Amino acid sequence: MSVLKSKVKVALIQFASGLPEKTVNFQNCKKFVAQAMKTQPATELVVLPECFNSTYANSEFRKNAEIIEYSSPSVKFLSDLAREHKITLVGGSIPELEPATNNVYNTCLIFDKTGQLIGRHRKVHLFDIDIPGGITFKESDTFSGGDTTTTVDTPFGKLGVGVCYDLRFPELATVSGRKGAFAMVYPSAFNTTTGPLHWHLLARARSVDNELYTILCCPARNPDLAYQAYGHSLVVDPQGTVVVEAGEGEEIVYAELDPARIEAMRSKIPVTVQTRFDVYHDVSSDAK
Ligand SMILES: NC(=O)CCC(=O)C(=O)O
Repeated sequence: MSVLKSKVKVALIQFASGLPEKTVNFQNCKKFVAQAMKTQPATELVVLPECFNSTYANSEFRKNAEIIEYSSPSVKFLSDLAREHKITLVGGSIPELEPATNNVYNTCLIFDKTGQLIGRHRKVHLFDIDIPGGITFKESDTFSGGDTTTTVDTPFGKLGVGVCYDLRFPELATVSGRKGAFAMVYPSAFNTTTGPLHWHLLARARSVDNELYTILCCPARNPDLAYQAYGHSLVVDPQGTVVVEAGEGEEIVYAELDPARIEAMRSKIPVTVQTRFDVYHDVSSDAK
């Protein structure tokens, strides 16, 4: 039996998220998801962008952070959306407040088609970069990093989850791949400096490394926002081929994931069973 139990239709909602008002982001998101379900009614898996409910800026993260409970506005919104359309929903990410520590995380929530929360991934690798003349961002000014990998059981099989910058760290995907994931999904918000450099390369690399699908969903570009999102939401197949890709503006990306494509790659170039963890196990040990 394949790691992907059956063909599954997906929709990536590249909308102009990140506006200051949560309720406006909710309304726009809802409209786009309804459109996706109308255009591709058999859609079973829907993905939203990173920080879909509020503005992607250090000045905004803590203000917008929510405790993860069904009564919180974004959790309720996502749960209701999944239930209404009977979809597995990878709910982008939202700033999460952990009340016990007062820490804020960049967190992806995953819901099943009944609206039940089935997974949570706290972005592990924080986006701290400095490219003079390009982009400087320091997520760690506000966010704390998560400390677990995330592989969620869905009706289609296991789904590995990362958030945006996590894409750059192959180990996260490798762990989910070894656990039997059929895809890695990354709600993202790359930008106009690093997107052209590495977006496709990284997505294709994660697919080829692990012979699974890689799914990236980014906000549409909005010239009015300080952070210029890259757009270009895409799906890469297990061979490393970009099967579908958005432009920069608002757009829904549709794809069908096929178990046969995973099996074909894994039988022709069987790296997933040839990996020599006995030789390079120090990657995950304390060895320096
Ligand atoms: N929000 C992010 O994590 C952005 C990551 C990014 O742009 C990158 O180049 O990596």
